[in-house]
Amino acid sequence: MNLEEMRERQKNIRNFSIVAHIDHGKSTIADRILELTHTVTAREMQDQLLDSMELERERGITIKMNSVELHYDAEDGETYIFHLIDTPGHVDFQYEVSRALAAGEGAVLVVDAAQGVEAQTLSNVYLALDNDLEIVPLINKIDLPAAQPEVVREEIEDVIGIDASEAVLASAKQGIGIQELLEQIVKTVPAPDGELDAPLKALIFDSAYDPYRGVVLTVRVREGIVKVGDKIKMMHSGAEYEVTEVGVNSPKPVAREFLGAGDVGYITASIKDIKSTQSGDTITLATNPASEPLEGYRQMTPMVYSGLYPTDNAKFTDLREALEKLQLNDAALEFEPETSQALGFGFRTGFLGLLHMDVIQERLEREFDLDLITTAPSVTYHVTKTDGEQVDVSNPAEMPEVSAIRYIEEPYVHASIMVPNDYVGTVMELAQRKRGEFDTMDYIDAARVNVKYYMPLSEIIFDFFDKLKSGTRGYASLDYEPAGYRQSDLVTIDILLNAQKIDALSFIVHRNFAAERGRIITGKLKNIIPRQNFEIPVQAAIGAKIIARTNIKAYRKDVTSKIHTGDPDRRAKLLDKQKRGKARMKSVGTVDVPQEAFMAVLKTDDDDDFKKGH
Ligand SMILES: Nc1nc2c(ncn2[C@@H]2O[C@H](COP(=O)(O)OP(=O)(O)OP(=O)(O)O)[C@@H](O)[C@H]2O)c(=O)[nH]1
Repeated sequence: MNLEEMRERQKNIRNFSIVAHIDHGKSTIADRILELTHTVTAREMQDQLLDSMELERERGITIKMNSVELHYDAEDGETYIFHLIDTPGHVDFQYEVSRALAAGEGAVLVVDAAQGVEAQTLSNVYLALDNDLEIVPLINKIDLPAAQPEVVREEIEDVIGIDASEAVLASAKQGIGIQELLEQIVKTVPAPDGELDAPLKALIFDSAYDPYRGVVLTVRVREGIVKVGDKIKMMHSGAEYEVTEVGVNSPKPVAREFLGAGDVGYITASIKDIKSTQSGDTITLATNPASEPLEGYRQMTPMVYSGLYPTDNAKFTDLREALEKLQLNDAALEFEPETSQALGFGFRTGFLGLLHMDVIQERLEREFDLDLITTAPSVTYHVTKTDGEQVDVSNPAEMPEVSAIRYIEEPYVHASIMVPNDYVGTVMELAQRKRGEFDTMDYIDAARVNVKYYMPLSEIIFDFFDKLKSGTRGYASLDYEPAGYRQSDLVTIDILLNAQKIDALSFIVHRNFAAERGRIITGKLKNIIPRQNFEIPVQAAIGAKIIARTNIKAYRKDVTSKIHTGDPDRRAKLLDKQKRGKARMKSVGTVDVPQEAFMAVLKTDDDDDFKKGH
């Protein structure tokens, strides 16, 4: 293809993302677009096609962004090249959304016709507007009996402030409105600009490690052209490589002759050193380099930290390698080595939230075959000591002695909760119970309000979201952003098993909740930790002061002996359960502590099950 032909081709490129609040139907819309453009045959078609991770399919959520190239024969007789970038909806993965958005010129905003504008609808739109994207609104699920497309159209205009008069009315489920959406994308989303004959500038917006091809870089080419054999240079790290393949996902990788300004695709260059290729770096040509790199990404600061330890200490190096590989694919993941008296060598790992933590832990176990013990998550506290020194503490076991602390500050967030009027009372009561400070309340429409609170981040991440969901029968949506640090009266609670302090079980709470939490946790540990052939005292303490205590009675008989032998099924199940539990057990001194025990602090009510809530 000569330069003129490439310029003509560029005019027909459309790069866009699909954004929405969780479950409003992004992935289903992406599936329908793939079908309509014959990107996949009916035989290959399966639901949530772009959610390639096993974990994503199982949970029905999108974790990673995915990009795919498709070709659309429009009503104007031209064929357009679409690069569709699917993005996650959960607040923990907002970072992925912002990077995906930065790679395109437009965003399809999906709003559920029955649910209306929700908390992440707003935050996603703001991200899109920040990136100067053209927004194509789409009201989905019009097939639902509860659908109110006209009300939602007004809501989009009133709450978000964008023109929704042309909003596509769609049912991704029934395939309605998809063609109209594609036409609107052609007309509304501008073609990418960027000189094809300028020195190469391609932004790495994602990468993944492939054992055969090395690091696969996902890029958005801003200027110039890149092709096989080119000598490329990472402008930030300085590393140089020879390109072995360029191509696009369609949705399987398809090699291409070149990637030019405006294209979204992948580059491989037999890169084995994963540290030299960071997301946000700019790729240029070694022979004809660009003078300035593109603006990279803002470094994300993790919101929560937890300790990750291999159950088998010999797997420490494997865990490090696995974390390094995952980090390639997940720029928000942070880790550094730490040691625990109870658990040995591991890593203090930073996450964007509990779902992120859960996902990373599961990926480490599935994709890298590791058995892990994870300690309860903690936020980062700013501690000012009596000698004036300031330290950041994200591991409760490292909190200085009480006598050495002048004051502790904890991170706060500004939380926005959208909820039907009927539940405002419940929400306010809950927020107050979680130390929230009321800010404002605005009406979204006649039936719903947006309530805003300042709240400690630790309360939000622990169980606020689940309580909010269950208290409002799933109707409330929540979004939050950091709002600085505030001084709080916090204490560290240590847990002692058999009179021995278990550092990995320490946690930090507000003083007012200390006695109650101490009592609940010891009670939970009593149930979680298996009996041994001696009695184990379980104690909670603040410094030297014991605030709660209970005992795990000595173990006498085989647990199964209690079960009627006439029920072999149950007996087998119980033994199986015991076996599985053992795999994730850690001997701490004289006591075997199962994984569950380290998370007991998260669940302050017996009926809570935070994993289900997401
Ligand atoms: N009735 C109806 N259901 C739909 C429609 N579109 C999607 N759904 C359903 O809504 C649920 C959520 O759809 P997804 O496409 O997974 O939503 P998502 O926004 O991609 O969710 P995340 O990827 O987790 O952020 C699924 O159960 C879909 O089957 C529609 O037009 N009508």
